Amino acid sequence: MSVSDIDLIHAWKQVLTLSRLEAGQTVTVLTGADTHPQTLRCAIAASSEMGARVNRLDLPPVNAEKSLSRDSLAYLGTTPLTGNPAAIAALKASDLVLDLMTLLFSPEQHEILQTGTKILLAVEPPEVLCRLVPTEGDRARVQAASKLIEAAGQMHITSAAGTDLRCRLGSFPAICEYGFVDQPGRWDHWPSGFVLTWPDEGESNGRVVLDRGDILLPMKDYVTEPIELVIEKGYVTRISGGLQADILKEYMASYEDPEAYAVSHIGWGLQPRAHWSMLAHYNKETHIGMDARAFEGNFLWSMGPNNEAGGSRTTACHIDIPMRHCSVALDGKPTVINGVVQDEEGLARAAKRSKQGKDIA
Ligand SMILES: O=c1ccc(O)c[nH]1
Repeated sequence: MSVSDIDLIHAWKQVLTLSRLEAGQTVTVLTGADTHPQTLRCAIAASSEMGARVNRLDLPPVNAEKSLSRDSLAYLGTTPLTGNPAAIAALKASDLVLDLMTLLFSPEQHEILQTGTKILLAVEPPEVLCRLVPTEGDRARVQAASKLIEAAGQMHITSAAGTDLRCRLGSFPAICEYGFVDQPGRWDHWPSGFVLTWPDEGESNGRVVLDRGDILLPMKDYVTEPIELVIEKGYVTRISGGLQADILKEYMASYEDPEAYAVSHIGWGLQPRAHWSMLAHYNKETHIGMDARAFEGNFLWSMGPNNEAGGSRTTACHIDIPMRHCSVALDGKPTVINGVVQDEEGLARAAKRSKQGKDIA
């Protein structure tokens, strides 16, 4: 279902205002072969109306012939910026880059951010961008959660299905994703609404049991039968289950990279306007699954790179796994219990749902 240019321009103006765009600043819209034309048209209209000097930098696609997926978050690392000093220079000279192409997890992205340039990724379909337009409330909620992570030495994740994973924390910062870039040098992703960090290298141990309804990305599949992953010293050492486990194993093996099995970011979803059920309604190739990453109360963990947090692992294989019905504790203090975020908003929503009998088990 489409949204009007007016609605998308208003959404862009909300995001750009929250991102503190000022008249006279330089905005460079980074585009590629898969950029959505309406997202591009409305990004330029909104930035121009706010008085920015708007450029567009269109880069040729790379990696497609290497990837088994058309999802722009599946095959990471090299981007059209790799070995492209002219393009990098243009982005470093910009105050704000609107990434409609996907630079995520690229070494060049860090180089550009370090100059103070802000980068906002926005590649979901226009109607998803409008439905999940960020708010200051999203920022406040995610930042509050990040403070809990910053103060903790261990994250312990459990579930009735059998997950029992302990991750030592401390080497890496908490990363807030709330959908706009309000500080120089900040990267964010619209849409989002979750908090994450990386465990200390080699310090994740235990097992994760994916249960019916947990999600595999970039496959965009709901798990239908349990998949068990054993994690030892920061790496997944065994994956067992049914057909979906075989598909996951074969896909990861195709990268021929042992680093693909490293535990990457861990955290939880805080976006009540994102929905677990969304993947059931969309063709896999029309979105990148941000509803799955952001839905309130998920436990989102991943395998693969850690360069996003300042680590040195830039493996091209990136698997994101949002899970339902998990409990997340920081130094023994629960932040999520059985998929319910233990902050004021989360508890109020859970109480309302159960009172209305909406909380169908
Ligand atoms: O916004 C994102 C998207 C993918 C990911 O793995 C982390 N954050």
